[in-house]
Amino acid sequence: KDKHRLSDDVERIVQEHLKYVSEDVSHGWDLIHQDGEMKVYRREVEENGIVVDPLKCFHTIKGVTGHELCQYFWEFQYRMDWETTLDSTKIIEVLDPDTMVFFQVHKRVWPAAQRDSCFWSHIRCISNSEEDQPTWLVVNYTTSHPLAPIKSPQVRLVANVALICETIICEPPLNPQDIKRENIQCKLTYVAFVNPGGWVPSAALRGVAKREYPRFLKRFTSYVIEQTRNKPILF
Ligand SMILES: O=S(=O)(CCO)c1ccc(-c2ccc(C3CCCC3)c([C@H]3C[C@H]3c3ccccn3)c2)cc1
Repeated sequence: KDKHRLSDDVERIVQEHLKYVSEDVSHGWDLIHQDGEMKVYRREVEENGIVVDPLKCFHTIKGVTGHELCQYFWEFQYRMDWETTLDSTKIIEVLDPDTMVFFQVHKRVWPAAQRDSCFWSHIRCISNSEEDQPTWLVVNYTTSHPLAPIKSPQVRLVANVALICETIICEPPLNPQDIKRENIQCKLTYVAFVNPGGWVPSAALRGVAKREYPRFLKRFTSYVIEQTRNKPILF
């Protein structure tokens, strides 16, 4: 794999997420939303009076693979089909076939000032030998970039987000070619560390997060189920 200027950062953050994903949420996390298989947890954390609550979501989605979920999350061309909280998104640099930098303007959330964000975004397949299916992940991590100048009144968000997906084959048929969508499901873990980049009233931000994260995850997963329904399975 040819290295690029962010290769070491990408490697470090991916390894951090792989370590963190299995950490349990029984201590210090509040279950803020449950909808069927979807469980959304949050820890209340403030840094210099700014709410930076970590968010962790676990979900099991029937009929799609982790590769499909990560592909639709990472691929740029689908972004505005499922992301309803963005005014715009654009790729500003491609670092390698699995890593790009994008710039986004988020819809203004009253009473906060409008936010924009600049992330490197990396997709990766981690094939753990003993398991039958690999783990797929996408990490979105804030980076600065000359083509994403900070322009007031917009406030630059700081975020570290990961979508980590395991694929499970239920009652695998003898011949893997015969696997149907009803035989597969995906265990998804979504973690988001978002610092709003400037002061937002705590109660307002916590209210928006509590409403928007579950909505965003439900909309995204429903979108992927719909898009993949009649397509060949992408393992
Ligand atoms: O998964 S991603 O990488 C998808 C890339 O498009 C992602 C998702 C969400 C955010 C984000 C951005 C801004 C806010 C706040 C900060 C002050 C005002 C808005 C929030 C908090 C409020 C929570 C929230 C959750 C979901 C959607 C929107 N709002 C979240 C960033 C990246």
